[in-house]
Amino acid sequence: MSEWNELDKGGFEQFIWCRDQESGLRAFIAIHSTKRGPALGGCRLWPYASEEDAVADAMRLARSMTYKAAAAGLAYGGGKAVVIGRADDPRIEQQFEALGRFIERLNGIYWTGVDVGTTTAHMDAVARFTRYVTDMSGTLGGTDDWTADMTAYGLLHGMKATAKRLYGTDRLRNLTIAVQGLGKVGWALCRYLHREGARLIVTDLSMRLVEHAVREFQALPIAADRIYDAPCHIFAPCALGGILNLSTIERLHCRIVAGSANNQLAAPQAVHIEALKQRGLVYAPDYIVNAGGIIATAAELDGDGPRRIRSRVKRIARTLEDVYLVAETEGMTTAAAADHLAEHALRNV
Ligand SMILES: NC(=O)c1ccc[n+]([C@@H]2O[C@H](COP(=O)([O-])OP(=O)(O)OC[C@H]3O[C@@H](n4cnc5c(N)ncnc54)[C@H](O)[C@@H]3O)[C@@H](O)[C@H]2O)c1
Repeated sequence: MSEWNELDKGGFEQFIWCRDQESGLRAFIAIHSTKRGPALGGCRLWPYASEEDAVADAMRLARSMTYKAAAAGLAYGGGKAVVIGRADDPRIEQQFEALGRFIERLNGIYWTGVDVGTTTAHMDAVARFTRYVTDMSGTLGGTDDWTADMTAYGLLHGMKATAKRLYGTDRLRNLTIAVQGLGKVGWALCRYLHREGARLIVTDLSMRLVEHAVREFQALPIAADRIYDAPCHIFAPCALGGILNLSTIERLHCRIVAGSANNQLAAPQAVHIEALKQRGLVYAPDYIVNAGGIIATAAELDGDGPRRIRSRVKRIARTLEDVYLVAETEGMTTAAAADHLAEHALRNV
């Protein structure tokens, strides 16, 4: 089975198939690395078309959590849980309770939390059977949009560091920033950018969100399929992954790409990284600039409060400066430089 080759080649430590007949739970937990500490990574709830799709997603996500945590200097590794199912399943609560029992058996080498499709209520169910869970009711991570807000805050500081490198100042006032996606992160980012005096161009599949952003931030709306053509200083992909391909890269009219979406580069990544470089665009690697959420989660687990968490998230700017420096001195792309820093952190625990 090709997935087993991937597990072997990708250096995974454990891969667990969680099946509970009573509740109907079908889930996988991928633990990519615990070298720097317990594996952190939320739980995705998705109606995967097949178990193979769920396995592939769990692997891809767990591996990128390892890199994200390592590059951010966290004493945590990377893992991910994926549940095959739907939020409206009448047995969903029991399924998450069963997942909690599986996680408890891992004895703290994997901590779960909220991800796409899951909510604080799901984590409350998990927490009935294990303490290795974040984002439950009563925690910061379980507070409305806190994690997304921290992701946006980190992205803001990543943008500032990149602007400083390119324009000599980290002020974003009067820069034009095109934001793709006005969900939890995109919205919080617009709020921060508006306060900074940046000019916004926005798009989303929801017209309601676009109209709201026009009113709230005096943003310029643009159709979802035209965002790549928008003349701007920074393009911020905050919707889906895989949106940077040869045709979209060709259309970009920006100097910087910095957004929250995971895995922004379509496969094969190396081709698209090279295309960005050829076009003279500065690419802020996604897992460096969107690490605010995991930094906030790790900081909360370490016992930090909101002020200290914000200052830890802000350090994304320094990590990004390191990435740019390595890229320049070693003649690498910024994506390769990010991998280099993460792999160095993984080797030198
Ligand atoms: N929430 C976090 O803390 C966090 C952390 C790291 C990375 N991310 C990544 O950032 C991205 C956004 O996360 P989120 O939590 O804001 O998600 P979300 O689901 O709240 O918002 C996504 C938004 O994108 C819009 N959208 C989807 N396809 C679009 C398209 N083609 N054009 C324009 N808009 C489109 C949706 O309508 C939605 O409003 C995701 O890729 C996510 O994986 C999120």
